[in-house]
Amino acid sequence: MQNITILGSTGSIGVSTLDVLARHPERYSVYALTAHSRVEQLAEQCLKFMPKVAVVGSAAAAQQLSRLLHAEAPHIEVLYGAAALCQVASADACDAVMAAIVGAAGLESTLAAAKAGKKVLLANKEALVMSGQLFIDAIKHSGAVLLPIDSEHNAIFQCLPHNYQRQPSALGVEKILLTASGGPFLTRAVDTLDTVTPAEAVAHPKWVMGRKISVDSATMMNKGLEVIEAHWLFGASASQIEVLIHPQSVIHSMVSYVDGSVLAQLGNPDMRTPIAHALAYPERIASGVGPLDLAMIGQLQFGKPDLQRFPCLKLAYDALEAGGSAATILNAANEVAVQAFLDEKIGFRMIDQLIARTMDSLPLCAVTDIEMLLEQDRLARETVESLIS
Ligand SMILES: NC(=O)C1=CN([C@@H]2O[C@H](COP(=O)(O)OP(=O)(O)OC[C@H]3O[C@@H](n4cnc5c(N)ncnc54)[C@H](OP(=O)(O)O)[C@@H]3O)[C@@H](O)[C@H]2O)C=CC1
Ligand SMILES: CC(=O)[C@@H](O)[C@H](O)COP(=O)(O)O
Ligand SMILES: [Mn+2]
Repeated sequence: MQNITILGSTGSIGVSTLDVLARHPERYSVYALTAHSRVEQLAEQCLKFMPKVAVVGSAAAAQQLSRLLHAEAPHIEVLYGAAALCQVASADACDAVMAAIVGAAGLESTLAAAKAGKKVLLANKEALVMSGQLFIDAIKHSGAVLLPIDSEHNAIFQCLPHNYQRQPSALGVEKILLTASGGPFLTRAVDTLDTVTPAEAVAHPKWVMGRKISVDSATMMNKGLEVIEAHWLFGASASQIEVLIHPQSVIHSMVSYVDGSVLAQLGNPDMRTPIAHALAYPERIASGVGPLDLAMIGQLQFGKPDLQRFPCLKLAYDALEAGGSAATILNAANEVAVQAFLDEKIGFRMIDQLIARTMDSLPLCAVTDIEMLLEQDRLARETVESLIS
């Protein structure tokens, strides 16, 4: 029996994870569930999965949750705040942590799981993008197992040799082909992009996801973050990671080998597949996702990304090449800009412009510890805020 903590259980990944866990009660029990402010949803999850601990964002939310659990589940310990997230991510009683908080808010607890040597199921790509080598070092030092949940990275993981050790050329790996749907604006006239609404931007053609990652897909910053994520997960350089537009989102990514072979992982676009894969790895368990009907799909298309249409993708490649604090700044600037767009304070095209201006205005530095990292994150957020107001 594996005891699982789900950081961000009320989100899109959290809900899909619980769906998979519910199919295998003999294998998994839930140690802790966490949410930020969706207390009623968390209470429902608690009553169904009976975790030992539940964590929310504030004292008021904790009081509300305790009230909701009082009659049927008074034994569930209710905690709140950042320290409590770290506590449930690193507790001795927990074997595996699904890191599914969105954005930099998930860094500390995901890192706590890494430092505590847990099996870390990484959905929260921003945590890895912003902390890079520090995160990889934490995994190495503790002996934690890091398994990618992001559909592309899970696909790449499945296509790499089983004894792969973050060195592409050592085992004949030539290139990673990272597929991208192109999002909702793949073919929309570029000169109309500044008038798109948040509702249009979050309407992803293939995946049902949280609002932040959906906007990232629309700007293709999601793919940019995934290029950086692939760099850290698989030790590949920028030139070894090629983004390929594939609007059907059936091939979740590919690995190209020196002998000309290209291995791909395919499946219906449903996150329960990579979640089930990582949960059970190296075994296989049912995920609830139906079989792929390729005859019905008929055609798979591919193309090169247009960097004029999607400048965020280029900004991310530039940040990866620049190294140091660049990816931390890129990620923080993007988070603030995306939230401003969702709050209707800025237009869609301002997202890439704000990130570019922030990257231009902050000097890069080496990031050698978490305090420096958080300072770079803070500076970038402050800079974007000042550019918006
Ligand atoms: N959705 C998907 O299909 C995929 C997602 N990912 C990545 O997984 C992560 C989660 O994405 P997704 O599930 O879509 O996001 P959602 O917005 O759907 O869910 C986010 C979760 O994080 C919690 N949360 C939000 N802010 C905070 C905070 N400040 N402190 C603590 N918890 C917080 C939310 O709680 P509450 O509900 O209370 O607000 C919620 O449980 C992201 O990093 C995303 O890039 C990667 C690949 C695919
Ligand atoms: C499901 C998943 O992993 C998302 O990151 C997805 O890849 C978004 O699709 P695009 O960014 O390719 O539009
Ligand atoms: Mn992805």
